[in-house]
Amino acid sequence: MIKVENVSKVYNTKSGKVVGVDDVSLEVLKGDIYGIVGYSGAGKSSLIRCMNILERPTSGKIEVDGVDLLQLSSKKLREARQSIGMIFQGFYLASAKTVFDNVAFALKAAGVATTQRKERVMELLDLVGLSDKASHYPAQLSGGQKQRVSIARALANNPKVLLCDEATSALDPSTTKSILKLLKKINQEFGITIVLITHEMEVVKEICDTCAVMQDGRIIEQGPSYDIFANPKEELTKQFIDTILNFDLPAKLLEACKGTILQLQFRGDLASDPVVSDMLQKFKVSANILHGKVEYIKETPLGIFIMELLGDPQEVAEAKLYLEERLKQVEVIQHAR
Ligand SMILES: Nc1ncnc2c1ncn2[C@@H]1O[C@H](COP(=O)(O)OP(=O)(O)OP(=O)(O)O)[C@@H](O)[C@H]1O
Repeated sequence: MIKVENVSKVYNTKSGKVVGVDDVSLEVLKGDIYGIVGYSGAGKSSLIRCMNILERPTSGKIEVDGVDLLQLSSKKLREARQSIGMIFQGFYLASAKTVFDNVAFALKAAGVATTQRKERVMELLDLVGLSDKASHYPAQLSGGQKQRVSIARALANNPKVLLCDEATSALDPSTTKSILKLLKKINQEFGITIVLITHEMEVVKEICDTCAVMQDGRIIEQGPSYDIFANPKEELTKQFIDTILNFDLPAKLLEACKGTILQLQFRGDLASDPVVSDMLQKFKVSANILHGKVEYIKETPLGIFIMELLGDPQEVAEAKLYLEERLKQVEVIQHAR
């Protein structure tokens, strides 16, 4: 649906050239929710703004739904943009207009007749759960409600793609969840492809099918979100994953443990497999669970457990081998002492 090919964005500033995006290529498939994560200054905003030519790339190619956006005249680009909705961290609602008029404005700009506008606005407000706020002004709404209005406005002209520029960064965790739920619903019900940028791995965990990690203007790692969580390759990706799957054990606890400490990863269906109890029945070892949790990456479980194995060294070694065969991902955190 979206193809970004060798895109760079260089800003000319008083103090010289600043590279925002550095030779990025990626493909967002139709119907995907694609998350781009990175710290501040990584180039996420520059990249997402290049996707609808809000920012004109210095070089490279942007294709949306088969159309090469950089080859279009201004008029054709304006038309093409109607199929690319966008929402922002700061909402950008017109403060002097009611909720109804904020949404209606997008339809008016697209030449939709007044009679059809009313019906469509009410349909959109119903979709985002704000039918009762049509005559309110933005100042009378909470942050989450304002973002719902901007989502309704972005969807007004039935876009195929929705770009979300840090759409939940200004919201508290529970409002963030409700907005993510709404985005998921929009993706599932209307098949709208969503690209979002964020600095929160929690957002990726909740809704993204695919994820890319950005640093210094480049994509350093990308793939299905589940694989990125289960098997991050780059140091920065690991740091982001740690914000969700952090397993630092207290030093005192590690000192007190005499056995072999293992970290076990249970993926997908294995999360409910009785691997540990099978192991305990097969080998003369005992196990202390020191830490553990199951996270759901979108809907797929990813379990991580830290366990101390105690017993005869030979039995412990065999038990570890058995776990490795069943689980594939077993890491020794501390050897027996
Ligand atoms: N309009 C601009 N003029 C000059 N430099 C810019 C401009 N916009 C972005 N930059 C620079 O490009 C780089 C990437 O910025 P960008 O805003 O894209 O990153 P980001 O990952 O979105 O960060 P943040 O989350 O803080 O917005 C930074 O060094 C930034 O200073």
